[in-house]
Amino acid sequence: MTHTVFIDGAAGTTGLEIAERLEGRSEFTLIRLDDAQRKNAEARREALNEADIAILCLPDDAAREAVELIDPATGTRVIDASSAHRTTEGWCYGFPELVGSERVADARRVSNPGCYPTGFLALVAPLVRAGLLPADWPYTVNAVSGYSGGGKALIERFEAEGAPAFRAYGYDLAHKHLPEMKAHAGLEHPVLFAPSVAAAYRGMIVEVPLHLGAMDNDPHADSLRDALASFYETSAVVTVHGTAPVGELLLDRDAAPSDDMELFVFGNDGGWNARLVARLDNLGKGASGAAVQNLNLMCGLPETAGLRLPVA
Ligand SMILES: NC(=O)C1=CN([C@@H]2O[C@H](COP(=O)(O)OP(=O)(O)OC[C@H]3O[C@@H](n4cnc5c(N)ncnc54)[C@H](OP(=O)(O)O)[C@@H]3O)[C@@H](O)[C@H]2O)C=CC1
Ligand SMILES: CC(=O)N[C@@H](CCC(=O)OP(=O)(O)O)C(=O)O
Repeated sequence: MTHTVFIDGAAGTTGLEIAERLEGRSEFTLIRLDDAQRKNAEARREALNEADIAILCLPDDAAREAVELIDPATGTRVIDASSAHRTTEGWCYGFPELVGSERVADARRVSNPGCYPTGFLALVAPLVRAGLLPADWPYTVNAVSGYSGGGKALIERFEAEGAPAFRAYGYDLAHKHLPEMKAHAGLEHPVLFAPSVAAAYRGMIVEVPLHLGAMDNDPHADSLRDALASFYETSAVVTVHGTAPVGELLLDRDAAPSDDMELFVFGNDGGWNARLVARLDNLGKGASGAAVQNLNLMCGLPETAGLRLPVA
């Protein structure tokens, strides 16, 4: 049986990478719109309703419009890569490691997590759930992303003559990822989020610095690392690094696409200060890889089929 898939926004950064990951997969048939039709609402309506699964790789407003174009009677299921539905009731948050693969498999409406929230939630959500980190802590998130994280517009800016070497932003303290970080980590307060962009195409480092000694339960960095290692023990996508010394973490300018995510817990000698760090590809587990993982689950296929994972 083949599954008919329509990528709405297929000419964009995320859409193109999903199509690459689906190339050669005989389980899927792609509906394609030519360049003249790809923004035509009628052509999109037809494709959206013909598909078994529609993957939305669009700006938020266009993603909301796409959902409205779907006639519920056609049964088209949706994976939305935008931030339009990440905390919307009735949508499954497409982070199988956190919500459970079976929930994604059964869902009709799946919202892919944001790239920064993927790193943050992978680190913090299991620890809050386990009671090792408090839900009412004022969490800070420092992050740096490759410039493809901002789609075609930011790629053009960072590849133009006179492009910046680095960009810090989010100074309105109202980044669109705040609601999903709070909601899906089960926090009482929004996080303080400091995002930035480096002159590398892809990849990101998301860090949560923690004064563990100031927490009532005084957790030790080693116990956080152990808890994460046990939480992701069976995951083929998420790796938790051990205590081997790490002097630096790098993003390469021209890194190859990758759908895995690495987690680190660094602690000082006494273990009362920690830096929780996630390194991932914003276009991999942060977007296109996550969409393909969810697509596999929704189609009853092996979860990691077609993903770009390191050889075990
Ligand atoms: N880039 C990343 O790392 C990540 C992106 N996302 C999310 O994925 C979504 C897509 O992002 P990204 O691929 O980076 O963005 P891009 O800007 O690279 O691509 C968006 C695509 O959507 C097309 N488009 C815009 N409006 C419409 C419309 N009304 N109908 C049909 N097509 C339309 C654009 O057309 P045109 O080519 O003409 O501009 C473009 O091809 C966004 O919501 C983004 O926030 C999520 C996680 C990570
Ligand atoms: C570098 C950069 O600009 N990144 C984007 C987020 C990319 C992403 O995750 O997309 P979603 O918002 O759909 O989750 C930003 O900060 O707005």
